[in-house]
Amino acid sequence: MSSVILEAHDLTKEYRHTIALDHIDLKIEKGKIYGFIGQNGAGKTTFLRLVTGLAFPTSGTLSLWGKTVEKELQEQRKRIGCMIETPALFPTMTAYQNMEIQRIQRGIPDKAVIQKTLDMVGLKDTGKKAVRNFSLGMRQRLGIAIALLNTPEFLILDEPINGLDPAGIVEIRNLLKSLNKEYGMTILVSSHILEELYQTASEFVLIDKGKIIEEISDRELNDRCKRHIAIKATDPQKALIVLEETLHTDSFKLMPDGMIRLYDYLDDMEKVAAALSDAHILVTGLSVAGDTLEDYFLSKIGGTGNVKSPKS
Ligand SMILES: Nc1ncnc2c1ncn2[C@@H]1O[C@H](COP(=O)(O)OP(=O)(O)OP(=O)(O)O)[C@@H](O)[C@H]1O
Repeated sequence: MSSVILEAHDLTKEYRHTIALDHIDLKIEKGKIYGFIGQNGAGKTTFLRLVTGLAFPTSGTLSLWGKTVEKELQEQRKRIGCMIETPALFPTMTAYQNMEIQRIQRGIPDKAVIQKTLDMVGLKDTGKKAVRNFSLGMRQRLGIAIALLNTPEFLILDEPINGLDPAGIVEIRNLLKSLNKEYGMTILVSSHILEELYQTASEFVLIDKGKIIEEISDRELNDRCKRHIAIKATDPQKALIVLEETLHTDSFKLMPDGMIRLYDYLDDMEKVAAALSDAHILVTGLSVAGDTLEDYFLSKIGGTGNVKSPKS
């Protein structure tokens, strides 16, 4: 069976004066956490609204678990849980009471699902505490619990980290990771800050002005952003031997374009230069490279400011 649960092809959404989504192609695979990253107005919410059936595309196709016809899509959407707008919570009620209202509204017969879901998001011990006394992080977790009421296979969250303090950010990150790991849930989560989802998502989709500008795995992203010495040498293979045998390091990588990334000796580039030169290797480039996540993101979306172009 295919592991693709969502596929968008040429998906476009136009409003009267705006092209909110401009011919989007995207595949979401089962069991992964996707970070959907774009600045305000990039088109993230529009995409999530199309997926969840809150809006309809102008053109293009969307398929969920292989179904593309609107009527069948509607049926598949029952397998999705989502938090797109800030959830309407009753502040004087407890977490349980808020969940109970949602359960009844959505016609979910099994009452036990409330306790189970509150447990999943770490809110089972909030007892009689009214929601108005919850931290923002707790409220967001309650919103996620509501999205989980139908025990979805695919969870969609729009900016759940927005406005949270560092502790709240950690809470949500850990929650997403555990939902993914323990329940095998596929998650699509949007943010306007790449760093917020760093170490949480395994795939990043960067969107700008309605277009997907890059899909990158966490590994590739780490690689691009990890600080290293970029070495350009006429004989890279020989240079690698020098790194191993003279500088006693194995913390390097030979890139497909022949560049070497050395993750060691960042504070002692001269020693690297000297070792290579002693071995009669002609070095034509030696520099420290690696972007911060934010620099990387801005370089991709063509932002200005303190932006370095990714080296190598
Ligand atoms: N209902 C609407 N009518 C007209 N234009 C809209 C509508 N919804 C969104 N837009 C426009 O579409 C573009 C994409 O908006 P969208 O809300 O999808 O962006 P976003 O990436 O989610 O940003 P934000 O984080 O600010 O919500 C924006 O230019 C927005 O003004």
